[in-house]
Amino acid sequence: MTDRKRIIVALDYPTTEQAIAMAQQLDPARCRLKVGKELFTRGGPAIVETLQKAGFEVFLDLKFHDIPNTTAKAVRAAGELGVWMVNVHASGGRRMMEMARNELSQVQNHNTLLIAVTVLTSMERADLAEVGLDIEPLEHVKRLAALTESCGLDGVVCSAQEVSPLRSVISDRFSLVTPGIRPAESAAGDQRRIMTPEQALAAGSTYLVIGRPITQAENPLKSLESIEQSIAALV
Ligand SMILES: O=c1ccn([C@@H]2O[C@H](COP(=O)(O)O)[C@@H](O)[C@H]2O)c(=O)[nH]1
Repeated sequence: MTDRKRIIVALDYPTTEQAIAMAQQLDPARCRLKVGKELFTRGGPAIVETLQKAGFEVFLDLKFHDIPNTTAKAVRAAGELGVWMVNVHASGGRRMMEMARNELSQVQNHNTLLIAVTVLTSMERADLAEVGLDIEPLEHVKRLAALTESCGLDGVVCSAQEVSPLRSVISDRFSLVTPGIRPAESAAGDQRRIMTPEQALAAGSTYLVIGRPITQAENPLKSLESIEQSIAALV
């Protein structure tokens, strides 16, 4: 792993002004930014372009999950926006993921990474059971990650808890993007399958997605710096 920029800050803010104010305190040489559903629904493509103009690589985390044609066209739009990374839900299945990958490959000069969400880090076994999946999260994550790699995508979103066991079913070049990152002193909130930044990197996470432990901290910059220091020896 040669990419030393391992932190992706989740800009989950209700206004574009707040998101931009946060980005202005950050350094594109040290982290990437994630634009999710809340911010994109407020700010649209313009917020992505603003962040890109400021030098940031953007992970557009809209988790597309629809019929193959609709998903593929949405992924194409993200590629044309020039985002660094975009994602779909792996549970949309093979035909959806393959069509999305093919559509993205037709975008001129495209180098957008396409990854798939396995099992949301907010879910535990009981949540899966309620939606009809009588299976441990790890087993479902393994199944969806293997499917995603066989569809030619670049990686998956999973919990850092699954990273180590996953490496036995997927290749080394496959990216494992892990939200649910919580420094020891941070509240888990709605997250269920969590790990500290040090544990996640030691386990082999490719990228750490971190939102509230930074963005909701009293001093966001100090919080980011403390996370950076905690993983410095591991990157
Ligand atoms: O399984 C998933 C997929 C995506 N996310 C997103 O990551 C961030 C995490 O934010 P925190 O504030 O650090 O919990 C958020 O934008 C989610 O939409 C995820 O948490 N889990």
